[in-house]
Amino acid sequence: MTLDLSPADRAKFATARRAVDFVEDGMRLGLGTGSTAAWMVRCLAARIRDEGLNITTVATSTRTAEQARSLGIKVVTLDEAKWLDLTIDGADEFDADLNLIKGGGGAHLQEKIVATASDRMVVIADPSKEVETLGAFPLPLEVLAFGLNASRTLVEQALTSLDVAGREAVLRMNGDQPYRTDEGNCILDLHLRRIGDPRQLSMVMNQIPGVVENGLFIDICDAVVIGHADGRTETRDIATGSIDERQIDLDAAFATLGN
Ligand SMILES: O=C(CO)[C@H](O)[C@H](O)COP(=O)(O)O
Repeated sequence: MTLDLSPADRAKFATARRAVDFVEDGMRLGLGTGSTAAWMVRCLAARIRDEGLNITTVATSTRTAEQARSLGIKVVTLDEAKWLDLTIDGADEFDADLNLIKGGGGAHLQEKIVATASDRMVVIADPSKEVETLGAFPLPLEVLAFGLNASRTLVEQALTSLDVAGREAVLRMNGDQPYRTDEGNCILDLHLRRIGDPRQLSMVMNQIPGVVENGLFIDICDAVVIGHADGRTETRDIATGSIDERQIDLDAAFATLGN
């Protein structure tokens, strides 16, 4: 029963359930990372099982790969899949142009590679992720451990000449050790508060030696599905400007999960 879920989880489930409607038989699909993406993987597994769909997936993290495989979903590498029809992933923030901040879960490097190797990227989010201006959520930078402090100094120097409201770069920790990504790199979380020019910031950050990838997704996302705790969903498509509203029967949908 979805009644046992928190309002936040009901909203995540609603957006996830609506987003898997865009999956078609035979697709090669990118699977995002995070709590909303985890709901999407459960919904996808239910559709594959109930409708006998032939779906090949590429995961954006070991976490997601393990979850998908445990639910019987076929997972291959991106090189094996070659190219993807669709990627469905969460986000930490999105703006009116569907530019995103991602990487709260530390997976934005693989997420960006997978999303840009897809014909289409659909973001799944609850209304709290929508912002007028990106930057309240700290922007993650994946950075090589080698020369980390030098890279951090260069990042903070570069930020002084950019249109941002803060420039603190905080090393993400896992207990008393630096957090390590799937690639063994570290993450600097940039507390910028407001990002005036996300495109410029993204380009400047990726020029700094040691920075592997930043969490800004500019012109990558094609549509966002916003889910609400009462089962309402709204899908906005950036290319067509269309808005599609659907009501999900959360209890009925939850009963199909069976996992
Ligand atoms: O970018 C991500 C992981 O790197 C996630 O998609 C993002 O952090 C949103 O996660 P959640 O759905 O748990 O709020």
